[in-house]
Amino acid sequence: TPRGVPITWPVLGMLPAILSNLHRLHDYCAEVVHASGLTLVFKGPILSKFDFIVTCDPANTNHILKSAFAYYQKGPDFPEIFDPLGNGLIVADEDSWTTQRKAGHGLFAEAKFKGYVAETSKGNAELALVPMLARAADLGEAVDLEDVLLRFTFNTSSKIVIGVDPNCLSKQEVPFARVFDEAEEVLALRHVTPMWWWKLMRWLNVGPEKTLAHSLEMWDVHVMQTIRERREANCETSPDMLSVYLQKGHDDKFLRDMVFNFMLAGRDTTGAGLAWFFWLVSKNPSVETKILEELKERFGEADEQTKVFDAESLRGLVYLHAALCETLRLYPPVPFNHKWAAKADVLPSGGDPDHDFDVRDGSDGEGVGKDCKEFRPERWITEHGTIKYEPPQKFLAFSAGPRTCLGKDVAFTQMKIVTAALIYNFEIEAVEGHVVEPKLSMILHMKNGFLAKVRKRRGNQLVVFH
Ligand code: HEM
Repeated sequence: TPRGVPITWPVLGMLPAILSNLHRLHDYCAEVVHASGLTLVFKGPILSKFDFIVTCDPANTNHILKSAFAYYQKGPDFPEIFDPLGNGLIVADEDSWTTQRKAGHGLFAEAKFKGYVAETSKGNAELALVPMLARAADLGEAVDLEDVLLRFTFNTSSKIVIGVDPNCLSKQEVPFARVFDEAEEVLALRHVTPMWWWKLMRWLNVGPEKTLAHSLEMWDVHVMQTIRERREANCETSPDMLSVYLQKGHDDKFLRDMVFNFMLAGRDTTGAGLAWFFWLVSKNPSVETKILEELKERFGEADEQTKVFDAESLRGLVYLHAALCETLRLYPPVPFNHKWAAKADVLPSGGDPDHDFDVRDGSDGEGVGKDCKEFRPERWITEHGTIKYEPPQKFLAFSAGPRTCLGKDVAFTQMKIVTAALIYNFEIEAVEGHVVEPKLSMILHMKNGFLAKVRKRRGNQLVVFH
């Protein structure tokens, strides 16, 4: 076995390596995939049907996600593992996927919807996020910035998807909001445990499976009530997704699944990406200075009042865009992309999904080089000062091919509004001694959150918005 590649034990396969590295699974997977020449055949316990290939080789990702798209589907196990998603877009294959994708794509391309997303994101930043952080700054209190940002993206996503802002930033706890954290943890665990085991836990209604079932129930009650109210109100003109889909005559089950899928896809991904951004910037003061300079060049020196910029005025800020891409490269909010081979196939790197193959020599972060672990937004900027295009099969944060992320523009709109507003108005400093590291989840959250001190940049007056 080459150095760094997990040992295949008789009967247990590579499971012992996974279990002993469960607390650092993301880093461990990155290490073993690199040690294996970017592609690893993972052997599960005997008779467990738990064998799979892990790859980050751009030749393979291009093949799986684009050229041979038809052969690589979500597969029959996926809806079972992801049962809280029902028959929604994320779990769908073939005709069901094509129809749902077309509808989602059409709506996301509409100017009215884009305007609603931009307006909602700015409004939420201006009326809830910035005032909340300004208050924390006045009180000199440390905040868990990851939690704050996830509350922000929950509000924004909920307003975009169901037209309701649950106001999570001004409440201690919104019980149904926990469902997404719990779903992501349980779904990640289901990925790394044999199916019979987690199904038994679900059947017995014990452990994390029980917690998830309870939260799902609360969430479904909330969504079904919103659907009922919306049907009665007949909001023809409202631009949120639920109102638009209601006009198309879908039944409650379809609408419930659509809502869960889009909330899950949009809320935590964007929130987690933002949290990693602020943590990375707090560790790299020169990046913070450059973003601030770029903002001041466009908007001038700040006056006494806090400012939130709209999506349109943030267009073309190259350094900010580069810093966001660099964050998503280092800490991709969706760290794993799961595919199932519908037929035997040979991957460009060699081998087929059913049989072992010779792995190539380990190479170093292809195209990125020896400094691949550094946070360096400059790598995204060409010598002409424009954003460098990285093909999606290499920069996989939003996936690639026909199933590429539907909400990439929605995510960038929110991320730019929030990052520009917070960097322009506040200094954000990590609390000393607080350890920030990834958590085992479907979305790359922080295990202990991100404790930070927030200071107003210019001793601005606190502006209270109503
Ligand atoms: C930084 C933020 C985001 C990241 C990193 C991200 C990443 C991804 C990735 C990697 C996929 C492919 C998953 C797969 O094939 O299984 C995906 C799919 C998807 N994303 Fe995003 N996403 C983000 C934000 C959003 C937002 C804000 C929305 C919607 C409002 C959204 C909606 C979707 C949908 C609907 C899909 C499924 C597409 C399909 O299967 O055809 N995403 N996203």
